[in-house]
Amino acid sequence: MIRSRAQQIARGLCQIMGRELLKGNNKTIIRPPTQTRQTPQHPWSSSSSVRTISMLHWPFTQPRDFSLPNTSWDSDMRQLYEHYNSMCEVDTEDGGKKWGPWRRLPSYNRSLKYATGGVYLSKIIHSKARLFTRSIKEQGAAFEYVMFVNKEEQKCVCVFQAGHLLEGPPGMVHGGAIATMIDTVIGTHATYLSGPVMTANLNINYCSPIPLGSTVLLTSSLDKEEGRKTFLSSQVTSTDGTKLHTEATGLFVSVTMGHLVGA
Ligand SMILES: CCCCCCCC/C=C\CCCCCCCC(=O)SCCNC(=O)CCNC(=O)[C@H](O)C(C)(C)COP(=O)(O)OP(=O)(O)OC[C@H]1O[C@@H](n2cnc3c(N)ncnc32)[C@H](O)[C@@H]1OP(=O)(O)O
Repeated sequence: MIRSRAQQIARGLCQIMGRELLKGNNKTIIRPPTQTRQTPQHPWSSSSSVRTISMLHWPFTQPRDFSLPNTSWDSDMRQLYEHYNSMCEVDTEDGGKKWGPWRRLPSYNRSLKYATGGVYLSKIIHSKARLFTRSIKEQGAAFEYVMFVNKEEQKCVCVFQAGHLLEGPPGMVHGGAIATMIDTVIGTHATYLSGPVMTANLNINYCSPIPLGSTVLLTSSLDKEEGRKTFLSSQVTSTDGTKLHTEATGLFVSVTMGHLVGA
């Protein structure tokens, strides 16, 4: 079966976001994963109905999932990771396991390339292209983060540790780096909710500086959906939630895969 580039990319995107592609009436429909399962299967596990990325036709390397703990993570980052990760899978009365309310979203430095097998995108996107937030190899130097999504509450959280390369004012995080993380978190959340989107508008209020090297919590929540438009808002707070660093709102507009890849 011959698929268009846009279809191949759509398939990859859905694998990344843990969704299934259904076909009907010549349209590609994106369906969220089934919520309840007898035994927990991670949406990206090889035993789930969605093939794992590592099972795709990428013969040379396993893509690194950047959202897993590494030695650069401080205790705040680890504790919050454990807190949300423990709510991804919960015990049942009969001693088994089932899905909890949260899902951890894996994160790769070149998601679409891996998801499509590394063949097709290399012709349309420069071979050295990397996801901005995952482009620095040194662990802990720049953007260390992990995202969790809660489908029921239409919420997303991100635990973010800002490394030394993200300095703006002395000892504080650069406002552009904060904007990048907000765009990434609410953009990923909007993609999870609405399929392929692009940022149309982002409004940010910087309320108090973020100390360089510290860990903060980003939250994203859905405000409303109007046709192609998804409105979300975000807050950046200290890990205990007592200090507000940044607040933002964003508008994301649904686009076709063709728009996204310039086809
Ligand atoms: C995002 C991809 C996700 C991939 C996920 C992979 C898996 C996860 C892996 C890794 C996650 C990383 C996640 C990163 C996320 C980062 C996202 C970005 O930074 S995106 C780059 C910056 N954004 C641009 O470059 C857009 C440039 N602008 C455009 O392309 C167009 O203007 C676009 C698509 C936004 C809209 O253009 P039209 O022609 O399709 O649609 P029209 O008719 O103009 O607008 C539709 C509706 O939206 C309103 N609208 C458009 N722009 C607006 C604005 N700025 N303010 C208010 N309303 C606006 C309009 O008034 C209209 O509303 P009415 O339907 O009439 O009610």
